[in-house]
Amino acid sequence: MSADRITLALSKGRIYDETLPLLQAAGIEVLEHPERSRKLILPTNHPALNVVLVRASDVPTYVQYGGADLGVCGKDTLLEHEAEWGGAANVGLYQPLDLQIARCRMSVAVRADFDYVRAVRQGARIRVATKYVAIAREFFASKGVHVDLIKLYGSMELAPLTGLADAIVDLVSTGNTLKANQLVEVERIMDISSRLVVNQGAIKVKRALLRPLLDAFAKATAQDTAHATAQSSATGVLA
Ligand SMILES: Nc1ncnc2c1ncn2[C@@H]1O[C@H](COP(=O)(O)OP(=O)(O)OP(=O)(O)O)[C@@H](O)[C@H]1O
Ligand SMILES: O=P(O)(O)OC[C@H]1O[C@H](OP(=O)(O)OP(=O)(O)O)[C@H](O)[C@@H]1O
Repeated sequence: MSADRITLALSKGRIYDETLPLLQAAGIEVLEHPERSRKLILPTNHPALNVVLVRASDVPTYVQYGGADLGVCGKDTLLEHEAEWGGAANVGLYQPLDLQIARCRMSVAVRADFDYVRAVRQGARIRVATKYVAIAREFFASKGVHVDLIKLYGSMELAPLTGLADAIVDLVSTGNTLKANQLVEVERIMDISSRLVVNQGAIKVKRALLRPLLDAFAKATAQDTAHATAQSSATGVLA
C-alpha cells in the first residue's frame, strides 16, 4: 500500500455501474472501461486514485488486508465476511457510509406447492440452499427453526426445483428471477444495500487523500437519498 496513492476496490457489474455516478459527483472519471479492457487496475483522472477490479465477495478481504484502501460491497457480502472472521471487531473495517446503491432484499423463497408456514409451525427440519449461510443460519436460529444448510455459489433458484432443498435464501430485487422459476417469496430477512468500507490503517496514514473522497461520496449519497446521517457519519470517521 503506497502512502501517496489510494486504491478503490470495485466488482464489475452493478456495483461498478452504480458507484460510477458517485465517483463522477466527486469529479472522478475512470479512464478505461472494465468491459472493454482485460486490465484489473484502472487509472482515473485523479492523479492518486486507481480502481482495482475484484470479485464482489473479495472486496472486504482486499480492504481488510490493505490490498485496497477502500471498497464498495453489499451488506450481504460484508455480513458473510464478518461471520467468517467471528465478528465485525475481528475484521476491523471502517464502514462510514451506506451508499444506498445495489438495493435489494435478502429473502426466503420456496416452490409454490411447498407449505412453508406449515413446515415451520410443525417444527419440521427444512433444507435450505444458499450462498449466504451465515445470514441464513442466524435468521432461522432466531426463529427457532431447524435447518440443514446447503452452501451454493449461484443459481440458488434451481435447488427447490431439483429437490436439492425445500427453500432458498437469496437476494431479490424485482422478483423476476423467482417468478421465472415458479418460486414464491415467503419471508423477507433484511434490506440490502452497498457500503463503503475503508482500511483502518489507511484512515490514519492517508487521511488527507481519503477525506475529500469520502466527503464527496457522502455528499453525493445524501443528495441521492436525502440520507443526511450518512454524511455525518462519514465526517465522523475522518474528523
Ligand atoms: N438483483 C439485484 N439487485 C440489486 N442488487 C443486487 C442484486 N443482486 C445482488 N445485488 C447486490 O450487488 C452485490 C454484487 O452482486 P454481483 O451479482 O455483482 O456479485 P456476486 O455474483 O453476488 O458476487 P461474486 O462474484 O463474488 O460471487 C451483491 O452483494 C448485492 O449486495
Ligand atoms: O429479483 P431479481 O431482480 O430477479 O434479482 C434477483 C437475482 O439477482 C441476483 O442474481 P444476479 O443477477 O446477481 O446473478 P448472479 O447471482 O449470477 O450474479 C440474485 O442472486 C437473484 O438471482
